[in-house]
Amino acid sequence: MEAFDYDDIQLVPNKCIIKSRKEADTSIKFGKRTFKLPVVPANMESVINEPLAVWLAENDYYYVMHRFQPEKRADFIKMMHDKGLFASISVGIKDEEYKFIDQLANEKLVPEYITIDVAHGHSDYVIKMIKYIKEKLPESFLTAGNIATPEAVRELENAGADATKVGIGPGRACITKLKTGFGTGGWQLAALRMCSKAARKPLIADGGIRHNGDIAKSVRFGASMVMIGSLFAGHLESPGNIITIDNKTYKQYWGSASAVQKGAYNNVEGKQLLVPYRGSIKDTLKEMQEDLQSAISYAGGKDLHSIRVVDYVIVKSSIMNGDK
Ligand SMILES: NC(=O)C1=CN([C@@H]2O[C@H](COP(=O)(O)OP(=O)(O)OC[C@H]3O[C@@H](n4cnc5c(N)ncnc54)[C@H](OP(=O)(O)O)[C@@H]3O)[C@@H](O)[C@H]2O)C=CC1
Ligand SMILES: Nc1nc2c(ncn2[C@@H]2O[C@H](COP(=O)(O)O)[C@@H](O)[C@H]2O)c(=O)[nH]1
Repeated sequence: MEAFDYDDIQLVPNKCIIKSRKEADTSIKFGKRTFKLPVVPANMESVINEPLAVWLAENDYYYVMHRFQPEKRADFIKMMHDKGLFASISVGIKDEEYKFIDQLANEKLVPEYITIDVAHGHSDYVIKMIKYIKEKLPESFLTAGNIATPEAVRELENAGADATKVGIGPGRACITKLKTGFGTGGWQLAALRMCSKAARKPLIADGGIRHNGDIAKSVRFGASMVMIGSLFAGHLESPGNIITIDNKTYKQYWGSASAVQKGAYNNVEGKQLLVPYRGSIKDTLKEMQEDLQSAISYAGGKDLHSIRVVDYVIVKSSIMNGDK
């Protein structure tokens, strides 16, 4: 298996067939809905909160609310539905999560999207939760993760997952590789490629995006959606505190398995860091859309499909560290 990552690949241009990049369509159907971009802010407490979820849903962007205030999730679904917006939540796999799914089913509170969000998604306990959710809330579009292998894609899809999420350890706040020796840190794009050959349902590429061009590369290697943490954590709307050091402004970004998130030093596989302050998320999403429209034009097409079929070259063999 060839190991490569985002910085090792360049996509090869095809003849342009559009007069303006504005003609390029970046929309993606995911579940029953169509979103403006194949991009979703990570379901982390330092990346998304309720006001941002509302804004994203109102503006036709996909979002996944985090699961770190579990008692607020039912009210969150009600609030989104009261506003006529779709609800997209995260769940874990511990015993109390089964009671939560029962509560949603009993109260007929059906979120349009559910994401099973655990570190090691290729697990009997994740498969059990997939089957339980599909039995109790069959109308919810269910994503399960995170995983790293084609075998995991097949097993979670066969259990009933509607999409799977690929990426163990490539995240900016991640220290899984250093702490355990495992993961896709440094070869996330190759792992995505490997998983996409097995997938019969949509894949989300999760972690390791450092530049907007990495979104197009993820699409080329099989992603329907690209989950991004650090590039989205530095905005006005992001939950982290603003910190100023030597006249430079930053925001706090912390991993979901960091001591900061857990409030204790148990099974820590994440860290906290500062990311540059980037202004409003609206401007970043606009730039991502423009860059993806440009990528579609270089691909020689009019929509995301054209990116999926372009040639690529491996330009170097260095394996970058996702956690640098
Ligand atoms: N994408 C990635 O690379 C990673 C992401 N994360 C994020 O951190 C958050 C916390 O994740 P997680 O710790 O799974 O959530 P939970 O604390 O909800 O734990 C998941 C359950 O799986 C059990 N488990 C068994 N093996 C593992 C393992 N290797 N890692 C974690 N749990 C295991 C845990 O038991 P017990 O705790 O007793 O072992 C627990 O019951 C999530 O948001 C997750 O996405 C964390 C690490 C890597
Ligand atoms: N190993 C860990 N991975 C984590 C942790 N918290 C989040 N994550 C994963 O990172 C991505 C975001 O990656 P980025 O490169 O865009 O910053 C996120 O979606 C999770 O899958 C953690 O504590 N440890």
